Amino acid sequence: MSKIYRIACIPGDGIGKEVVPAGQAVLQALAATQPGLGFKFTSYGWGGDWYRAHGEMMPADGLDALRGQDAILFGSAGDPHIPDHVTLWGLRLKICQGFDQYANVRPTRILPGIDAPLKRCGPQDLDWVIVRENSEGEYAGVGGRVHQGHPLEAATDVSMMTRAGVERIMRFAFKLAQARPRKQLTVITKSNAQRHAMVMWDEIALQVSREFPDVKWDKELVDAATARMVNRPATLDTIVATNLHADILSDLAAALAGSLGIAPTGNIDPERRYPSMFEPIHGSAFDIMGQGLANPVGTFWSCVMLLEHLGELGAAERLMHAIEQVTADPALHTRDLGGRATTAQVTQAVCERLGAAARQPVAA
Ligand SMILES: NC(=O)c1ccc[n+]([C@@H]2O[C@H](COP(=O)([O-])OP(=O)(O)OC[C@H]3O[C@@H](n4cnc5c(N)ncnc54)[C@H](O)[C@@H]3O)[C@@H](O)[C@H]2O)c1
Ligand SMILES: O=C(O)C[C@@H](O)C(=O)O
Ligand SMILES: [K+]
Ligand SMILES: [Mn+2]
Repeated sequence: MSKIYRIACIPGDGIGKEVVPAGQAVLQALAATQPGLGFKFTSYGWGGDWYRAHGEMMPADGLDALRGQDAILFGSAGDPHIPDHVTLWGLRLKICQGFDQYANVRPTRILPGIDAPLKRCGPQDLDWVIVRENSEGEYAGVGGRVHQGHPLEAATDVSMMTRAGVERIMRFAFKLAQARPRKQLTVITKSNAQRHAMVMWDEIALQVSREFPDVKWDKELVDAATARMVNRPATLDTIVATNLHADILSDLAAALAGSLGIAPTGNIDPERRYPSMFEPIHGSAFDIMGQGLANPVGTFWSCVMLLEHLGELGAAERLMHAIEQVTADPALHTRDLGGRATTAQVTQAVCERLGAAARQPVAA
């Protein structure tokens, strides 16, 4: 039976405009070489350019256009000429929060051929999944600013956590840990300094842990967790953390695995009420945008997560295998990995490993 998945593509800004078309090209190559699998892409030109033309990052009813799609492939929100909080809240967070994609899943591994910076850490020592709470906490959006420019100016960003929000992300993380071979979860906290919400976070972790007696779990303060990631990476497996803590830890994780350009993410609605959104963890990369230098691997790996979410496990495996064959060849490394390959060359190589020629031109 032939299945055509409807995928909304939102390249956004900066290198998002380079890596999302690359992601579409490899998905198209997968479909071309796998009978019964197809994609119908719809692209949305939302982001900084849209903001310049319309005064908003995406249309007010933009979520309605996405609602009926099977998944979303996202690039980045962030434009050098628009404040970062405007771009982020106007696009990425509008979608993540609007569709209650409360579980942000960020796997990290050292892929074949990648020269990771830790000298005592081999690929077998670093295989993590960071689960980022993606709907509240430090990103609740609660706060305000008064008396702007005056000496008594005041501003707050209030981190807000709810029992329902913490319970659901803990349950998701324990379940994910349970499904992985080591059945091991580390709960990141900061309940020494943050004595209200993070204490509740810890208590809920303990409560939820009782539903998963086969999962070994421990707790680590976020500052100590950074040192543990560097010094004892093999002691970690699945990790759950608040929105901001996990944001920071996941960039560190990506760097320890070789580059920010490789790391994928899924913004998941586990209840499947809304489409989930897949994107590389990196941003617009102002310093390299428009030059064809962006590493598309983070987007390709995000496409693997997208396929897994759709239940296309065979296609996901084929794509991951093709990605790993390409990273294994240093001649196909982009500049962030110390190589000289372009976005287009890496994309072409992945399409070829899938047994197809790249079907659509990708910016050189
Ligand atoms: N999900 C998102 O939409 C998202 C994520 C992160 C940052 N941002 C936004 O992007 C803008 C820039 O943020 P930043 O500089 O802090 O982070 P960034 O991830 O854009 O870039 C950080 C560094 O990593 C490099 N890098 C990132 N991705 C790469 C890739 N695929 N290939 C090669 N090199 C890569 C960049 O060149 C840069 O030196 C800001 O507006 C920020 O708010 C958006
Ligand atoms: O924190 C964010 O939401 C933006 C970006 O840093 C990300 O990781 O997606
Ligand atoms: K991104
Ligand atoms: Mn981030």
